[in-house]
Amino acid sequence: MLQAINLTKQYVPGQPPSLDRLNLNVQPGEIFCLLGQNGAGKTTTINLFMGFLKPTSGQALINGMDVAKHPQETKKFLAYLPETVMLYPNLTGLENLDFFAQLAGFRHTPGELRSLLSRAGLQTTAHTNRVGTYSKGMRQKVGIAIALAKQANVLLLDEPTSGLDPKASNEFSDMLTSLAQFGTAILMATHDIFRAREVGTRIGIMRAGHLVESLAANDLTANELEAIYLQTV
Ligand SMILES: Nc1ncnc2c1ncn2[C@@H]1O[C@H](COP(=O)(O)OP(=O)(O)OP(=O)(O)O)[C@@H](O)[C@H]1O
Repeated sequence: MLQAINLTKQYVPGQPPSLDRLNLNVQPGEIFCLLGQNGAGKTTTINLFMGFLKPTSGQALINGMDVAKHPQETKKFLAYLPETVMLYPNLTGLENLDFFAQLAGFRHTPGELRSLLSRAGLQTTAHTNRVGTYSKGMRQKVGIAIALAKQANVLLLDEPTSGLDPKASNEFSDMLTSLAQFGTAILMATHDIFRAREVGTRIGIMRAGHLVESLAANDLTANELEAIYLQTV
């Protein structure tokens, strides 16, 4: 589904690469959480999968297709959730969802759009309120609904729970788990060790552009993961 093969990015010639020969594989139903200090290379990895950056060498593959060679086709399989989902504040949640789904080539009836928002966990009473009045957690839910509307089977997330309160963050994690259960492959960059342990099937720890650990989340307690993280970074 989502694969990196010796994926490398050197932004400045002569400087060490910001991502150095990354190899990873995320299968349908897996949630791979990338941990690492600021500057470790997490966002660079996501941007390479998004096709926002060209690799210096190696490949980012989505459903077996090289992102650098097929940037348009690979985007069709993808949904991306950044830390702050960009929506139109003057449009309602429903209107935003309709707009972004149509942009991706999908037309849904108002009933379908409502049901997508509800599946993403947005309360019915908020569907027709302007997004400018939404909390951050509610905007993230519209972002998830957009991913559902696009029927994306790969989801890339860059620190999606930063700034969410514990309840919103917990709801968000439940949503990711349920998406994975329906076969989505999920790659999430995060600083939240506890959530990564809760929601992830695998945890990768990055340091200075290298994936230095790749662990099965089930085998670890949160305390053990924190200890490994602190020893590693
Ligand atoms: N456009 C760029 N030009 C030059 N260097 C860059 C560029 N973007 C990122 N870098 C460098 O690449 C390295 C990795 O950055 P990246 O944003 O991928 O890290 P990160 O793990 O996502 O960090 P954070 O947790 O702060 O988001 C850093 O040293 C950063 O300064």
